[in-house]
Amino acid sequence: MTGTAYGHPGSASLTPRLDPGKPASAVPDLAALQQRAAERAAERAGGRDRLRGHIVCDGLVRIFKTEGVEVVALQGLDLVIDRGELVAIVGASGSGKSTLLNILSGLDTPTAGIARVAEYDLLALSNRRRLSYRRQVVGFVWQQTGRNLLPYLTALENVELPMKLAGGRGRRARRERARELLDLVGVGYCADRRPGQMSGGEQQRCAVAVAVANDPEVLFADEPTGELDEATGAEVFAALRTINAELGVTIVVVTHDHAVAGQVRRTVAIRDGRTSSEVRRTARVAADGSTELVSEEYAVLDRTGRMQLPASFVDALSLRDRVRLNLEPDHVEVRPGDRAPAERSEA
Ligand SMILES: Nc1ncnc2c1ncn2[C@@H]1O[C@H](COP(=O)(O)OP(=O)(O)OP(=O)(O)O)[C@@H](O)[C@H]1O
Repeated sequence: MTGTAYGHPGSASLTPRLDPGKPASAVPDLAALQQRAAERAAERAGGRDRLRGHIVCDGLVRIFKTEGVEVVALQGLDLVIDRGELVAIVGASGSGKSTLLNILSGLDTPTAGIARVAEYDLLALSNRRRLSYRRQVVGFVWQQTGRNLLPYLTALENVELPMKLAGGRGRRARRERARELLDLVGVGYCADRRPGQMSGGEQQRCAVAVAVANDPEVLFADEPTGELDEATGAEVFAALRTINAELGVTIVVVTHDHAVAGQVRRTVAIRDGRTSSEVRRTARVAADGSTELVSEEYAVLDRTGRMQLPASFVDALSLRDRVRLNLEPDHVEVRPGDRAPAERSEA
C-alpha cells in the first residue's frame, strides 16, 4: 500500500474560537449545528453541484465473482458528463471501459456507488424502467458493423426501422427523417445501398444515423472506429461531432485509441477501474488573431482527495511505496520518499 508523508508550511486551526464578548445567544443551537454539519458534509463531498450532470458516476464499483475469485473491474470511479458534451473515454485493455459502458447502457448493474443517466438511477432500475431507458433514452453504436445494421435492408430502411418499431411517426415522416439523418452524417448518397455495398466508414456513419433515429438523449459508441483506418475513423468522428452539435445529443465514445484526443474536446482516461486523467482542448486566440486549439492534461482528483500519478512520472523518478508531499502556496510537490531501512543497509 502506498503511504504519504506530508509537509505543511502551516496549519489552520479547525477549532472555533469563542469570543467572550459575544452574548450567550450567539452560541448556535442544536438545529443550527446539525445544519452546519450537513453543509460541511456536502462541501466535503465536493458540493451538491458535483452530482449534477447528464451522466453521473460517483464511487462506482463493479466486482465480478467467478469460481470464488473476485475481480474489481471498477474501483470507485468518478465521472460527470454534462448535457450536450462529446467525451471520449480511453484506457488500456482491462482498464474497465467495457464494464463502464455496459453499466451506463443498462446492460449490467453496478455492485455499489452512484450511476445516473438523465435522472435514471442505474442501480435501482426495474425491468420496465430498464426497457424504457434502453428504448427511449440511449442509443448505441457498436464496433462490429454487423451489430448495428441489418444486412438485407438499405441504409434508408435501416434508419427507418427503429422509428417503425417505436411507432409514433407516419411512413412519410419516417422516410423524411431517415433521409435528413443520412445527409447529416454525410452518407445521403448511400440511402439505397445495403451494408455490403458500403465501406466500413460509411456503415458506421449510417449506424450513427440509426442510433439517433428515435431522438435519444445520450449516444454511447463502443470502439466505433476500431476496425477503420485513421482517415475513415476521422470521418466517423466528424459525423459524431455533427450529431452532437446539431441535435444536442450527449455522446460518450469508448476506445483504447489515445489518438482520439485530437477528435474531441474532452478525453477521460481510465486506469485500473478509476478515472485517472483527462485532456481538454480549448479554443484560444493566438497573437496573430487566428484561433487555435490548445490541449491541456489534468489529473483527476476524487472527492476523498485521491489521484493517480501518470505512470510515466512514476517511472521517471522511480517512485514507489512512499512519497513525500509538500504543500506550497500554489501547488503540491511530490518527491520520492525514503527507501525502507532494509534496502538502505543493502546499498
Ligand atoms: N464478466 C466478467 N467476469 C469476470 N471478470 C470480468 C468480466 N468482465 C470484465 N472482467 C474483468 O474486469 C476487468 C475490466 O474489464 P473490461 O472488459 O471492462 O476492460 P476494457 O478496458 O474494456 O478492456 P478491452 O479494451 O480489452 O475491452 C478485467 O480485468 C476483466 O478481466
